[in-house]
Amino acid sequence: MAGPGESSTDRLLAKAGMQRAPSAKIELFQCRDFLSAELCEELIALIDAGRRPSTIADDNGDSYFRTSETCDLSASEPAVQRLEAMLLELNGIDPAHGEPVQGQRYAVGQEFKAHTDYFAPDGLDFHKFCSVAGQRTWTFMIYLNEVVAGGATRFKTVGKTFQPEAGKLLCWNNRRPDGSVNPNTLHHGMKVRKGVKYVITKWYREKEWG
Ligand SMILES: O=C(O)CCC(=O)C(=O)O
Ligand SMILES: [Fe+2]
Repeated sequence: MAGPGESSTDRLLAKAGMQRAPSAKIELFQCRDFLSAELCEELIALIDAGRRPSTIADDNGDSYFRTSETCDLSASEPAVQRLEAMLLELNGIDPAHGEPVQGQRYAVGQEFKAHTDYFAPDGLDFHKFCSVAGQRTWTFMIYLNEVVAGGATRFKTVGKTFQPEAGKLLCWNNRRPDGSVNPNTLHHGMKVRKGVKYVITKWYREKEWG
């Protein structure tokens, strides 16, 4: 039985087309064609209209660490509501535990270097980001387009690299079964070499969001 803010392997594998990466070190899944081409296009248009420079927690002084742009997507947009409904049906996580949906856009040369989505429990920013809603639990990420070259997402500790494909979903548990954070979730949004890359990111928390 999944705890608050969590999905489960059994539930995710009940979805047609869902595949688990063959590693005991991480609960990591992919599902092709999760979103229709039409919904991907609508979300790309919203990201283009609202993008701003991305930020990071626990800034390490590397101004090239995350060079993409981010867009906070409004929950009142019909396309965002359709996406949220699909995520709820898929993962069963109480929407109150979800952060607002974000879009990310990477132009040629932009990347998000190797990082984890959980907040470092001993990091300077832990209290700032986790005091209300708690730690991040699961990540759901969806590629909205095919990139001409580059832009893969690499999980180097578990030896898995995913190529962007319009509508393809990745999801993973940022924690281990005992609730501790899982460093094997380290992942790198690699540099786009040609074209532009758009993704959706949806993070969930242990407790209710704000
Ligand atoms: O763009 C990617 O491939 C990864 C994005 C990511 O890891 C993030 O936004 O946290
Ligand atoms: Fe990430």
